[in-house]
Amino acid sequence: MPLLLGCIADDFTGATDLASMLVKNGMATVQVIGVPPAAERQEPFPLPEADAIVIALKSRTTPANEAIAESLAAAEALLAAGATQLFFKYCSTFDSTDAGNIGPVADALLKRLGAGFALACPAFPANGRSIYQGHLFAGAHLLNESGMENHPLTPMRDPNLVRVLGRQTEGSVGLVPFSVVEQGATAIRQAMTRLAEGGRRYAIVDAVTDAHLVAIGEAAAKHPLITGGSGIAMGLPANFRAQGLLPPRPDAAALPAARGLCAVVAGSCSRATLGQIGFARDHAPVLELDVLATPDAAALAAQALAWSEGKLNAERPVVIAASAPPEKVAALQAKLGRDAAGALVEHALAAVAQGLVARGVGRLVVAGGETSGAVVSALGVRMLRIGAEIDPGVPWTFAETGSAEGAEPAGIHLALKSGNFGGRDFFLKAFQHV
Ligand SMILES: Nc1ncnc2c1ncn2[C@@H]1O[C@H](COP(=O)(O)OP(=O)(O)O)[C@@H](O)[C@H]1O
Ligand SMILES: O=C(O)[C@@H](O)C(=O)COP(=O)(O)O
Repeated sequence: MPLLLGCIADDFTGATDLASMLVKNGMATVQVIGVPPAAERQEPFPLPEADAIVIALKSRTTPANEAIAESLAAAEALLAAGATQLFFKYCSTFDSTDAGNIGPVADALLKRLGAGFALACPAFPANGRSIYQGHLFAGAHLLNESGMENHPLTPMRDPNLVRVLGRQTEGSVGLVPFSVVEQGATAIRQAMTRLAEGGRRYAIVDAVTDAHLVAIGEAAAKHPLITGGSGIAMGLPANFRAQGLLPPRPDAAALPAARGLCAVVAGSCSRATLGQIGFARDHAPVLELDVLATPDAAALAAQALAWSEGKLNAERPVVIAASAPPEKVAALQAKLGRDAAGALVEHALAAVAQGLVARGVGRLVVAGGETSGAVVSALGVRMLRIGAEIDPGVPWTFAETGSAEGAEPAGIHLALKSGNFGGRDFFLKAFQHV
């Protein structure tokens, strides 16, 4: 199975979101955690066989130079494995700051590929993200009025993506507007060519419906680099199919049977996650950690694990959350600083997840991208197989931890939930799907 699409995702939930989109659209896809160490990148190549590989980085909020270095290393691994097109996946809410990392990473990837132009399209209509006249909406709200203006790490206070990306790149940014996108793939392709010839390095491409995303995907069939959310990936498998490179993959989303106790660990402070925690309170044991009262990762983890004793079971999850509304997040950040506050909570939740797995948890939902990065790294997971979707953008995945010969592979089922994704009942519903 030759590798077709090589993907680099700037966080772990974003990576499973993209992998899920590709699996749903017929590509055998594997998520790899972090860049495979250089020494391992010798023959035989350790990347798994797949139509698409998504390398999950935790590079959304790291210093731009680190994000660039990791993304380039991931690109090298994917190109060496034969990828014919690269995809840089960032958040459907364009999570970034003026320092990066979307612009700087995209600039570096374009340079590596010797290319001068890429589209940028985070639209994801199934989750309410649409772009009109370059302005990003989350549901009915402009990005800067959607709750994303209060994000603990990447507050988004400007909805105009032409401006936002423009502040992050040395190149210039144009727009392929709705009126062109409505006309379909040929018009979009021509508009992008005109922008590239006119010296634009990027085009924000408007998209409101899945049909728009499919047309944009078709228009970008020959682009060496695609950048965007998972939505824009929905049109890409058809390009490979049209070239006779992608046979039917009926078992693309098959996972081993799930075992073990159930738990949710939440570090996302998004409106959606806070709503899901509120809903879960009426249906399952929920522990909300008071981080301000105990700003100590080890002590918080010990509290949470002691609380879980006697509550863990195989039918219904326990929910352990550090998530808090904006005023509480602001109070912790005022005390510790933004990055230290985030890191403290991430360490605490990673230790909680390790403790839960040691106590027999085999099905774990993690809410939050940075939080998922911390948890998955602490669990020592290297690779995820992608299963069926629970809600748009959130599949169950399976992390193999080994197996006796001839036996079912041993491992843990993980659902890495983007902070903003999932219905209010997600923390309960997830366990009815595995
Ligand atoms: N009570 C809290 N106070 C301050 N920061 C918090 C709190 N709870 C969680 N965080 C931090 O907020 C960040 C949330 O980011 P993330 O996990 O990516 O969620 P999302 O998917 O919503 O973006 C993490 O760094 C997490 O550690
Ligand atoms: O595109 C999206 O919205 C998600 O795939 C994503 O990137 C999630 O990031 P978090 O909201 O930080 O979980």
